[in-house]
Amino acid sequence: MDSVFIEQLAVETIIGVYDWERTMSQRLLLDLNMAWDIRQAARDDDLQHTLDYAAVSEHVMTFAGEHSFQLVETFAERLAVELMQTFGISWLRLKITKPGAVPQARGVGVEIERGCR
Ligand SMILES: Nc1nc2c(c(=O)[nH]1)N=C([C@H](O)[C@@H](O)CO)CN2
Repeated sequence: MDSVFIEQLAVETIIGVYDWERTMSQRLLLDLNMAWDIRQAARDDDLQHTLDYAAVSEHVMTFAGEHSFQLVETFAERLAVELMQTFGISWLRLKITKPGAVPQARGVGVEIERGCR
């Protein structure tokens, strides 16, 4: 299976369950792996036939700025649905890291897989 990926995309969003987290934005890091057959794009050397990682990145940053969830689980689930519907992605793996949430850890968060390969 071919895929298009985005690593460590930094987004700013209001996220968290505690009162202080509802008043400020925090940084999340996203790793995305999205199934996409790249053969036609490679054959034609044409962006039209592939999944534009720049367009997906823009969409994710806009999504983060427009939503304010409590849980990273909700962020992940809602974003996965949004990306699959908007870009016609059949399968994706999405990891959301919230750096600094647990000071003793480099990162904490969730990783989900949705759809069929
Ligand atoms: N599984 C989760 N655990 C926790 C979350 C979360 O979103 N998912 N969130 C918090 C707090 O918001 C925390 O990040 C503040 O430091 C705690 N646990």
